[in-house]
Amino acid sequence: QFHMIKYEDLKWDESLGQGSFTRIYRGHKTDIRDGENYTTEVLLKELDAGHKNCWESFFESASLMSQISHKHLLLVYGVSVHGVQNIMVQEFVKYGALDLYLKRGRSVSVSWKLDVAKQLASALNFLEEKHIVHGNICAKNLLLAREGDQSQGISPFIKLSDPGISVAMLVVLDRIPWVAPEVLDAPDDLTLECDKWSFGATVWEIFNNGNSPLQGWDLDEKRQFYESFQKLPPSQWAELADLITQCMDYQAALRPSCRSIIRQLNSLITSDYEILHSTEPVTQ
Ligand SMILES: Nc1cnc(-c2cc(N)nc3[nH]ccc23)cn1
Repeated sequence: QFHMIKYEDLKWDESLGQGSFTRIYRGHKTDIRDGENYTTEVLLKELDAGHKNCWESFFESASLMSQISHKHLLLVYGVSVHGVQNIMVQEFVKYGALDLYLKRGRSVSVSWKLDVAKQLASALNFLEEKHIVHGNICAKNLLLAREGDQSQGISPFIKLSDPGISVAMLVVLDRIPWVAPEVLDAPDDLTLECDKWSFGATVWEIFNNGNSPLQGWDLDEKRQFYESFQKLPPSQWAELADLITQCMDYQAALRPSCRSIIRQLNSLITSDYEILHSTEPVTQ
């Protein structure tokens, strides 16, 4: 259900690190269209040969992203199989993962962060309308295609990346607090509400300069966080903290719809928080 790309049409450039069970590289793919040779910069995601058992979830996530197209969803060109190697070929998104971008200390404005949150909410709204669960919403899976330039009135532009290896494959505990609490009991039936919870945790990250919530907590402490219905430290911006709390409601059915999330983000954007409070909303 997705395009097969010939291995010989791919060229590997530098390694860009590795994810769980995968290694990623910058590269190029060549296509021939009306007799012309075109090369496109791509991201090559190799699945470790040793993890054959999770290749179906690897391809599942690839096919999920290639079934639908939306401006804020990462474009997957296809897959290439070469012997024991499985390679996913994705569009190359210039500035990479948002969590690393924010951690690198780029000081971005409140309106920049709200703009990014709204773009993510519109991608989620699109997926909700298609009844497609992403399952791995977090700042690491948000790719920055355009940095934006406040002085020129150019906004940032993000793309939501593929979910990667399914949640059930990864240690679900390790994904606390992005993974919804109900997933711990039933890792196989992810729902749209799970993505709402993750959206809340991701907005928390964006407003905390890419720092992971519960950073450094061990698995027991993380499990305890859910078992005692704890919440992430609230932002001092009450309306923002309120939206995050609504999304991270322990009762899945009470989480807001995407339309409500977008409406609340719009009112945050119009509220002149930044003018009223010259500093960034600092959260403990
Ligand atoms: N679909 C994707 C995914 N990641 C990138 C990317 C870009 C960059 N500048 N540095 C990186 N470092 C690691 C990954 C990456 C690009 N495109």
